[in-house]
Amino acid sequence: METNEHEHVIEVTDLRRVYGGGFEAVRGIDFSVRRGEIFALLGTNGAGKTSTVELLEGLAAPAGGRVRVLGHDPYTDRAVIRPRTGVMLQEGGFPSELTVAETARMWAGCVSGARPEEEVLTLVGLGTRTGVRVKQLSGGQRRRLDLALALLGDPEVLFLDEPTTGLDPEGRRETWELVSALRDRGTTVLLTTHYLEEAEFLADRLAIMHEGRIAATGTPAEVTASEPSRITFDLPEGYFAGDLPPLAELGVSDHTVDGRTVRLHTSELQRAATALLVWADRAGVELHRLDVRSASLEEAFLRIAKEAAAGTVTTKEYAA
Ligand SMILES: Nc1ncnc2c1ncn2[C@@H]1O[C@H](COP(=O)(O)OP(=O)(O)OP(=O)(O)O)[C@@H](O)[C@H]1O
Repeated sequence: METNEHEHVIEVTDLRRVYGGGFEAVRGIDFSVRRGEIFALLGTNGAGKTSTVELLEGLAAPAGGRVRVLGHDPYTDRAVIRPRTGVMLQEGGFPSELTVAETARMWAGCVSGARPEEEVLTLVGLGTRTGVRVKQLSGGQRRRLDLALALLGDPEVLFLDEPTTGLDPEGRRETWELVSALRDRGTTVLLTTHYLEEAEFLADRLAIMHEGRIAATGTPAEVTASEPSRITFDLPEGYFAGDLPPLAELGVSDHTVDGRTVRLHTSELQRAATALLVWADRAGVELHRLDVRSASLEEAFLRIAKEAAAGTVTTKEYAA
């Protein structure tokens, strides 16, 4: 296996997909994924994530533009690409009467140079469930079986389409740990997800899609950097927002007051928080339920989706 970590394992240039009837689901997108990276495609419903991933998997030919996976066209060179990639689909759809072990064995028969089934089933935490019929598995265990099958060929590139949909928080967290461990072993992962905390936890870089276009791309930190941070607290009885030091001097760009609760927005979190705490200390004021936090990916996503829906978004790209 080549080990150049700067190598672009996936390259997408001006990619377009048009469905029968002329609907343009992917409208000229560009991104690249380096070896050993986890790249997340996020987006509103119908943004074009699955349509894009299917092009990367070689399941359809693009209407325009170019896609390369491991240096090959995944549609025309599918025979070359297929053994080097793993695909976890949104719905596995296995015969439900087969056991976990039988399903893995059947699947392994279709994969050249498959790893031992027990090894991948243990890796995904199904090592003790091999004799159980698929229909008796929980939703989370089925998703893990989907993942195990995608890993049978020991792929260099793994495509995960909404890998944790339907999982409870614990199952989701376990899948995150597993995908992180795969990345640590050098696997390149492209995933789509609706869970922003999933992208925040896993993704080295991400792209936010809306109506077939990429509205923002970069590392999670870069995409959230333009969002203001937040300080929230309750003032004690007898104190009012007007008693606070002048907010502009604290580096606060915007604020709201709801009863006793004050919410400050700032792009200078450390300065604003320090000034606020110094004021509170000197004035002997206890700030109840104090919460100081940087912007989350969710806030960035919601703003980008809102701007995109209003037609005011321009693609934001951050340095690779
Ligand atoms: N086979 C098809 N024929 C026509 N239009 C389609 C087809 N498949 C998807 N679309 C449309 O293309 C657009 C993008 O769909 P896609 O499934 O790629 O979005 P998505 O971002 O994966 O959405 P979701 O998050 O809801 O899964 C949607 O408007 C969808 O209705």
